[in-house]
Amino acid sequence: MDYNSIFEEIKREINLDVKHGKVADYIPELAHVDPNKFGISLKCMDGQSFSMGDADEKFSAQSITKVFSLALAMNHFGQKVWSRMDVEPSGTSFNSLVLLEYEQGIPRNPFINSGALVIADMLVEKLEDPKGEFLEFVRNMTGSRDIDYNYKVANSERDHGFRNRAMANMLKSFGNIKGDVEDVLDFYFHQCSIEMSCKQLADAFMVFSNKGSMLGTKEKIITKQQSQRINALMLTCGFYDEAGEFAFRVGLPGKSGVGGGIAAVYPSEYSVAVWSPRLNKLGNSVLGMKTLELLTTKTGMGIF
Ligand SMILES: NC(=O)CC[C@H](N)C(=O)O
Repeated sequence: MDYNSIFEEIKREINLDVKHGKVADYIPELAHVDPNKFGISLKCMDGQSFSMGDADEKFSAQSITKVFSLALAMNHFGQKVWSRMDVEPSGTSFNSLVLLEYEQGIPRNPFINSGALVIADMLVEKLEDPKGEFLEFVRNMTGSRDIDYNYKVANSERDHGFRNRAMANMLKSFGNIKGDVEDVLDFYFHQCSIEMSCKQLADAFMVFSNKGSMLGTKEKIITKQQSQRINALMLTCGFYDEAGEFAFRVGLPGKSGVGGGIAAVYPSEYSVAVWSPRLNKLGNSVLGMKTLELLTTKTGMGIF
């Protein structure tokens, strides 16, 4: 497949001047990004990579990192993860508090903030050096050491993370956070602040396309079954209350973040990441979704 010419066609069609959507500013440090950035990178099972635009520029991965923290937790806890959260779409925004009280502190899934906070609690309790080990895990599955936390973003989120703090305290009140609330939040804010490029995200997500193993070294990061389950969760819960829309228009398991990135996989075919910082009202990248919709439409290949 000639992805380079498909990318060129997509670029012509989406009209990069489109100004729909708005850069996330509820975390003040994220508001500094140039809204016109646009990049895409796709990696195939034969190791070939195709990129366009700002594909090598790092940006705030934000909620895309929830896939990595879930993978690490599944590694350490296996099935036990599911005794503390569910695997159902939430139909509410990523930071909604409403369901959490109704459902007695059991988050709907690991890809909304409440679920990711419970995962963070598990990792903080289990790991000797949670932030260090998490960063190593992400670097390892990407095959690159050039990945770091952005401390300014983490601090900005800590200083303005009123809703996440409320959520963590509610989880604690229901007994679904075991550790210290501030330690859990500190891990979570750092996790979200990791910066990666589209190229690096496509490299990392290849693990979910390749049944849990790295392409080149064949190192097993998670089991095949865990990888299948993570893909199922990305398809049903990866875009909060827009998961249906993404499955309908794009038809791939994927995960978005408020930094404007989306990473997605076509199991056993490719992994892809796109970045455009302007978000729709539900917190997903407007052009990112459009680009992936055009990609699956133009290639005519779909998992369904
Ligand atoms: N959807 C997202 O990317 C949200 C992540 C962000 N760090 C938050 O907790 O609000």
